[in-house]
Amino acid sequence: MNLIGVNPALPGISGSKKLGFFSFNGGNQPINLKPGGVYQIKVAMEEKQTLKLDVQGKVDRFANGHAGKNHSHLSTIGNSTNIKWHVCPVEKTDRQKLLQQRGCVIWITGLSGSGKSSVACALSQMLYQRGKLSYILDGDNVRHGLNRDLSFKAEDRVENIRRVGEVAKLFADSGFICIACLISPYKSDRAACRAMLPTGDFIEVFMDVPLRVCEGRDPKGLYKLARAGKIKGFTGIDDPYESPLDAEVVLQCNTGDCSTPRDMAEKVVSYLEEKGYLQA
Ligand SMILES: Nc1ncnc2c1ncn2[C@@H]1O[C@H](COP(=O)(O)OS(=O)(=O)O)[C@@H](OP(=O)(O)O)[C@H]1O
Ligand SMILES: Nc1ncnc2c1ncn2[C@@H]1O[C@H](COP(=O)(O)OP(=O)(O)O)[C@@H](O)[C@H]1O
Repeated sequence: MNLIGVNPALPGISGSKKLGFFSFNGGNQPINLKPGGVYQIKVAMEEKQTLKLDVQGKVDRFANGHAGKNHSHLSTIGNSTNIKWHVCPVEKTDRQKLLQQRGCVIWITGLSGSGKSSVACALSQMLYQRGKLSYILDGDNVRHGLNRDLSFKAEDRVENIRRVGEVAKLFADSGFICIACLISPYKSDRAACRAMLPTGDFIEVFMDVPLRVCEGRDPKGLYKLARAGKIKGFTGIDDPYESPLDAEVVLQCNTGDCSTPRDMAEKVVSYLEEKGYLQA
């Protein structure tokens, strides 16, 4: 059983924003946890090193978004106090049956100009042709609305990814195949989005395209402006990009002569097919 615990008010824990969120997997061991109960939970967090914690906290909700039948307790999530998860009888599995597909998140990461949007569009088209519903959350587009208050400084990029991760999670829960394409330069943010979803439902696609190729394309002239010092903090120039080491799909292009976005999207479709996401 996969569980997600979210309790920023964990007693005795402070000093790291990462500790506000944890997830764990019971593997094949049955865990008889009741929603609303108070448990002693051992959490092992693996980032660069393994951090072992003994946490006394409440189980707030299950990873599938259900608080279970006994949902009389009130929770504190972030700054929201006295809130309670409301459960409806129509569940993700029902919606998936209706759509004949499984909800998931395809997370496309890579430098500006690496082809994220092109692959996202090609993928969405190919899925549409097969009668599968998808929706694209493109970083550039989301910054026109939901995230218009965010800049490109580090903490705003973190918030950008967190919000899109949360929205993508909702789309996946609705049964959609959500395609998120953002630079998402930090590994820890992508890992946090992965942890929001049930195991397997976050599919990371790495546009493994070197800076020189992206800069050679420069369709918006942004690299030129960044090189000229007219844009500060541009990813790949004077701002970091942390490549994934464990992406589910790697789409490589080392030269100017790449395979087409459609061919690249085909690899993602094959992955979805193989893992059973294109059927209920
Ligand atoms: N400083 C800086 N660094 C990187 N990119 C910049 C910057 N300023 C503007 N842009 C444009 O914003 C697009 C990236 O937005 P994202 O939301 O995907 O970025 S991030 O994930 O928050 O890093 C990106 O679009 P793509 O080229 O589609 O990646 C750029 O057009
Ligand atoms: N596989 C590809 N081969 C050649 N050019 C590509 C490929 N994918 C995208 N491009 C071109 O590269 C530029 C950037 O593509 P885009 O999808 O907007 O990237 P991103 O969303 O990562 O910024 C565009 O001009 C696009 O036509």
